[in-house]
Amino acid sequence: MSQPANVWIIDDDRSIRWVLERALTQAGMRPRVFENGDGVMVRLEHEEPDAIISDIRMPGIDGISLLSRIVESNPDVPVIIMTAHSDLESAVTSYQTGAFEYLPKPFDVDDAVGLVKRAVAHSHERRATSEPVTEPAHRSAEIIGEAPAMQEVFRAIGRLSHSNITVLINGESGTGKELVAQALHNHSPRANHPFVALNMAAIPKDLIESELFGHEKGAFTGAAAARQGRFEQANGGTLFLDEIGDMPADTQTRLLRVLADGEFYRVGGTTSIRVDVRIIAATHQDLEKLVQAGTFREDLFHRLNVIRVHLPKLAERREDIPRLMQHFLKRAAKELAVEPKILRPDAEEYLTTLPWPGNVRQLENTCRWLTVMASGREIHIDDLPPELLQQADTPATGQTWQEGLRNWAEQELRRGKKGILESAVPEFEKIMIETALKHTGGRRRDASVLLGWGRNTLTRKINELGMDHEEVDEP
Ligand SMILES: Nc1ncnc2c1ncn2[C@@H]1O[C@H](COP(=O)(O)OP(=O)(O)OP(=O)(O)O)[C@@H](O)[C@H]1O
Repeated sequence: MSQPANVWIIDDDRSIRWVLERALTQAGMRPRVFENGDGVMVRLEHEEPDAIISDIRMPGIDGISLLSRIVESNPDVPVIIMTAHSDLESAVTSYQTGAFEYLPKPFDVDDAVGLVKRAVAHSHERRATSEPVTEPAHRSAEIIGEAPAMQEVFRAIGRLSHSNITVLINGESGTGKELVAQALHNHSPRANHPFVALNMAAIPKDLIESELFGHEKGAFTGAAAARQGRFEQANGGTLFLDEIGDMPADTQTRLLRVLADGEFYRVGGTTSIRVDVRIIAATHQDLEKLVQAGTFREDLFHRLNVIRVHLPKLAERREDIPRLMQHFLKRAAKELAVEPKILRPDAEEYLTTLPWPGNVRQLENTCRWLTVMASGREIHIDDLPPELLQQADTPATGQTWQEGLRNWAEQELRRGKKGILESAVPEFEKIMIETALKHTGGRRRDASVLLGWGRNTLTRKINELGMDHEEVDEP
């Protein structure tokens, strides 16, 4: 019979300790709780648990310092790091310091228990291999994301931080694909080498090959001097190929060969050039579909599609909108050397409900616009750019009326309106009546049939709703 697993819980928050202790006991484990990390190191000299789950911010020794000491002294003990302050830095630092997993709070208790079970199961393997590699964390441009889908992205960046593996990033335009590619690079073993980005959609097709592979002097008209391509520039580092779905077919063939052989020729060149480059590719398109349609090489697709990271649309992570806006308002103010604007709660709530088809980039541009255009220090709903205000009234084309209505209701509620049926129902009836009357040339009797009401009901409604309508037909 195997012994119940010993799991240590370290958190200064009593309720978290209590919840976890109870859940782990129910799951057949033997938990021990600590209010802070200080006692843990002493106890570790006498006893080794099967897993540890620790908070990151607590009085005394913090979770990351504790983690790095445990990794030193007891490398076989898997440590799960929990934190209420879920940001990329703590996720990456946790992984880089050697955490088994990273658990952002608030978490689902079942998920936490599942994770602890995995850690316990894993500790045997870890005992056999022992592989603590610690590297300093690198700072990168801040990526904001508390939404669960973004936590997945951070997790991926953390997990991949020791590797040079090819990554394919999927996501609509403006969702932050380049930012994530840069973060993958900054947190990789190649961080001290160049990160070079090239957008396939942004350069003329006939120049793509020379951009990628460089050219020799006189290789084509206009090639006055020899030039290094992006592959050479990225040597030792990372090459980010954005909008890879737009890559022309013959360039795809060439790229595939370079990825297979690690060497290539400049355009017009005869000497082969060897490079060591990590590829991160991105696209807003469905590459599988392009493969089916025959416009993207299947073998290249498989070479790129090793690890996939999906960036959700902004509308799928609305909870991040307020923090993103604060971030961009601050940044825009700095760029323009003015005081940062402050969003009033109603404006913030309104902006949070909008569809944002241009994703984070559109949000960023809006914050720039507001920094320049809003008259006061505080931003009110009336200060918003007109095209954003209209979105509330005119649903985007392609929307059903139910969707339009849903958005409207959502926006009214976010604006703090109460009793919204009181204005919606009469509005609904008015539209139905007006349309039916238009259809019958103003004849009420016929309109009432179209609507499915009695003639008298229609008359009563027209009066109640205060509609301006002349009787056309005979009573
Ligand atoms: N989560 C985020 N936190 C902070 N800034 C972000 C975030 N996501 C995107 N941005 C910012 O939004 C802008 C657009 O991001 P980025 O260029 O990475 O998008 P993209 O998906 O590569 O777009 P495209 O496909 O159109 O090139 C950039 O200024 C970027 O810094």
